[in-house]
Amino acid sequence: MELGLACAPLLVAYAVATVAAYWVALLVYRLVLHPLAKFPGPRLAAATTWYEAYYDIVQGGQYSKKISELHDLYGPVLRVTPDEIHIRDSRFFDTVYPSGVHLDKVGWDKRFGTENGLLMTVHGAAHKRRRAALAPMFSRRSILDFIHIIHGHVDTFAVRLQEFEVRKEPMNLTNVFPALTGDVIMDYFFGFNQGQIKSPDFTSFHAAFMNMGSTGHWATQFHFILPMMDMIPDWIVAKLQPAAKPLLDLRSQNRSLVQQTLLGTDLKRNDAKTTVFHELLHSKHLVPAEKSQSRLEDEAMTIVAGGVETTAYALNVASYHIIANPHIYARLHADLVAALPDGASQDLLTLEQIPYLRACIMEAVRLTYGLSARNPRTHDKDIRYKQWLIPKRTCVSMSVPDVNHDEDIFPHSHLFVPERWLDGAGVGLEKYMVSFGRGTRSCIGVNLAWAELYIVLGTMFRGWKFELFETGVRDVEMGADYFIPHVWRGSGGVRVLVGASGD
Ligand code: HEM
Repeated sequence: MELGLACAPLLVAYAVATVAAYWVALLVYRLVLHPLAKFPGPRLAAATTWYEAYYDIVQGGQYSKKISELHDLYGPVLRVTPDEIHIRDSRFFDTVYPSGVHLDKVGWDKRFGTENGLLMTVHGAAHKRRRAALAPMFSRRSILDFIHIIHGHVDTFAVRLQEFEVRKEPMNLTNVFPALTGDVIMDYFFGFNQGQIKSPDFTSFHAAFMNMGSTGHWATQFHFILPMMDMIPDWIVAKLQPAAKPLLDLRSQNRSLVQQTLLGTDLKRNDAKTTVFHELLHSKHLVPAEKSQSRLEDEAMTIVAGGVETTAYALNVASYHIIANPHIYARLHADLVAALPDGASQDLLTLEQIPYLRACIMEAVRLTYGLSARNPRTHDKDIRYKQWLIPKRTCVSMSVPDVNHDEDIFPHSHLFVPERWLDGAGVGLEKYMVSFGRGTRSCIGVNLAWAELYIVLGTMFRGWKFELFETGVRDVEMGADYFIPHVWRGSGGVRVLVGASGD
């Protein structure tokens, strides 16, 4: 016993020395012997992921901004973490995200606790199967079959616009749009909706998804966090971390809906032809393990998340800029009146023929980015970029905002200029529209997103006139990167007073 106590300091010293030796060896490896050792970038970023953690956790979603500054200093190729190379060169986008090749994507699987959802799937082969199972439901044909349900929700939105017009109270579009897109995607995925657009204060998944972003930065650094949260009862986590409550509620609701369906309860209440969930369950592309409760929970969460915030934010950005610029509103409204003289039907095919509306949507989607995060891919072959040979199996990433603010391609890139997409001006520009991603892992929801954008914006700016209420451009500009863009922390949202358009 006495001998044991006497040995204790020695054992502690031994343990400390072992850990120190490990760290020193790791540092030497990363800085000197690592295959990426010769790539430019701060030595601290090459040495440890704590560099990234400092900007994303301590500074709050600021590593993307820091990376832009580092590119200004070091050039277009940068080692941003010990194992990742980031490239800023719009012309290289299609090389990193090629068509026809099913690449691995490493890193996002640890972020949100949905590692088996399509967006986060690591292995290219598994992604290919999962995508094949979902693809038919996201074709243009399938979206057109579902369009009457989108119209139904937009009609309810129009009733709410009338209500706010009469009440003369500001409407908070930042709350309205996630409620609207939330109802649409719930109807599409599960076959019913929760009437979010009808609820008095537009209760939605918005707070949950906003919270998911910051959890994601923590989970990227500390992989044990999400599995640990899963082991603790939700009510304890909610007590310790009240901000996580909306996310926990959404997760448990999602779990229960998937469980009910697997147990044979038919959740479908709408008159859609089918649901995404039904098609997944019957897909021949998926092996039985991919139809398990937990895999389907991951997929449901991924699709619902993908369907809510991205499109809602694009609607927000479009609305702000159209309202803030009377000449844009005037031209758009005039074109909508000409195309839809009676104002009643917002037929998608007619709306799609209005060039100025399309140009406004392109510009909004450009300023929205889709995802603000670095988007990783792992190639099976070496990639050559200028004088650099990036070894195969390296994690290589690029970022959509870098392309969308490339001043050589989009001059005055922070301004909302629909004209840049019109007539001759737009020729050649579309190949740089990367907000929906590129290649085999690009956005599967693009047809749904476009349909929603056309119908919602067509309805709003054909029938109404708006005035901004205590809202500025900061309320629609990225202040931080939490996987998706977040505006500045103090924003009260895009608030508008609603008036009739008069024709
Ligand atoms: C303006 C609207 C939208 C934008 C800008 C957008 C953007 C993106 C981007 C950039 C990606 C690619 C990620 C990558 O390359 O790894 C993506 C993927 C995805 N998006 Fe969207 N999205 C939008 C709307 C939607 C909608 C409405 C849905 C509805 C389901 C959706 C579901 C998804 C899914 C499931 C993926 C994963 C695809 C895959 O990994 O194969 N998105 N989105």
